[in-house]
This record gives sequence, C-alpha cells and structure tokens, in this order.
Amino acid sequence: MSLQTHQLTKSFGGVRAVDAATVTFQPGKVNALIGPNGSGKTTFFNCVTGMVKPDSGTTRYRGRDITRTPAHRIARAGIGRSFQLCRIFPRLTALENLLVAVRAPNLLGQLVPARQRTDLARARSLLERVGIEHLADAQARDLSYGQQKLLELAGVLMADPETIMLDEPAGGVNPALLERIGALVRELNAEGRTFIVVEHNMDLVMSLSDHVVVFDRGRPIATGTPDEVRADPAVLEAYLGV
Ligand SMILES: Nc1ncnc2c1ncn2[C@@H]1O[C@H](COP(=O)(O)OP(=O)(O)OP(=O)(O)O)[C@@H](O)[C@H]1O
Repeated sequence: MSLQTHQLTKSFGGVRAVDAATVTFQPGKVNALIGPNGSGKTTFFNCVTGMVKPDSGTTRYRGRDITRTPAHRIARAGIGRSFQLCRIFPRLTALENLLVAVRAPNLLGQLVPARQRTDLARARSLLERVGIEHLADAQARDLSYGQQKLLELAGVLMADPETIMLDEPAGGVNPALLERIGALVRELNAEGRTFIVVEHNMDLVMSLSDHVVVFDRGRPIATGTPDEVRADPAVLEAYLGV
C-alpha cells in the first residue's frame, strides 16, 4: 500500500504553494521529491504529515484517508519525518533527545519502568546505528550540523516508522557525513522502509532514488526513474527556465 495524494491544494494568501497535486509514491522504494526553490515541496510534506491543513484534496496512506488526521496520529500510523532545519532540543543531550522523541502519549506510559528501559536500550542502539554513540551524553547544541541531522534521523527511527520523509537531509552536511546518511537510507530501505526525500543535491538524488517526482509551482510535472526525469525537457525547463 502506498502513500498517495489526490488534488492536494494549499494556498497562503494569493500563493498556491501546493496546487492540485496528485502524486503516488512507490512503497518499499526510495522516492525523491525535487523541484526548484519555492515549488511547494515542504508545504506538500507539511500537508501530508498533518502539520498544515490543506484547503482541499486528499491524502491516503495504506488505503486510509488521513487528510484530516492530526499529526501525532499520522506519526503513529507509521509515517516519520525530519525537518529542513533540524528539530532537536539543543540543551538536552543526544540520548535525552531520543527519549523525548518517543515521549509516551500519557503520563501512565511514562511511569512504567519497563517501557523506560526499552526506550533507553532502543535509544542507545539507534545512536550506535547512526554512528554517534560516543556523543550520547553531549548536549545536542555541541554536535556538528551533520551530527545533528543524524541525531534527528535516530529520533525519527525511535517510533519505528514504516515510511520516512526526509526534508533536505544533505543540506549543509559535509561530504563524509553525507555519505553516511546516504548509506543509512540504503540500509533502512533494504530493511523494508519506504523513503520520500526532498533534496537539492542532485548527485545524492540520482544515486539514491528509485523513483523521482519533480515539482514545479506546486504540482508534479514529471515522474520516473532518475534517468527518465533527467532526460525530460519539462524538467530542464523548470530548472533552467529555458
Ligand atoms: N507559512 C507560509 N506563509 C506564506 N507563504 C508560504 C508559507 N510557507 C510557504 N509559503 C510559500 O509557498 C511557496 C512554496 O514554499 P515551499 O517552502 O513549500 O517550497 P519548497 O519547494 O519547499 O522550497 P525550497 O526548496 O526553497 O525549500 C513559496 O512561494 C513560499 O514562499
């Protein structure tokens, strides 16, 4: 079952940020969402994940209409996401950030020691998985920007999402960490997780993704394999204005 939108629309004043966007993402694959600055990618992400209410249109996930579902319930349904500008708590340690990321929805859940122990073990193993276990007790603000992105990814993984939406994972990240983020996406995808990645780094998009959706002015103008969209004249026109 896939994530799909139908005629999704969101305006801010006179600007149609997302304009009747009908998109189907491929389950089990790495999907990329690309497009020029201001083409509506982040707003589209925000609509899909319940952070912004669309004006009209629908989003369906695994056959269910989630258009009006609150963000925390969409997250619980299995869609995790990261943000263009990392969302972490700078004064908490890396480990504490992960524990906060899975804060139990009610107080009772937070007080159950077994649950706390499981979360702690999971948080430690995820820090190890993303390669920053040595920074577990460092304040998040002391991590490099790339390390903060890895921490945010670990936070997303705490909820064990089946679908992971990443907003510009490569933005501002040095080449070594970029490679690690790419490798992690591949590994996590091989384990069966679906990815939807907004990214401006074309080398990363082309090497990582199976399926590419190109946005221009709030709607898809091309979809296909990296090679297919690269050869599409509409894509060249959108990017270069030729
Ligand atoms: N909260 C907001 N209020 C007003 N206008 C907004 C808001 N959010 C986005 N927009 C406008 O909507 C359009 C799409 O913006 P959006 O950030 O979704 O594009 P994007 O493709 O993610 O851009 P980028 O690649 O630069 O991150 C832009 O014209 C932007 O200025």
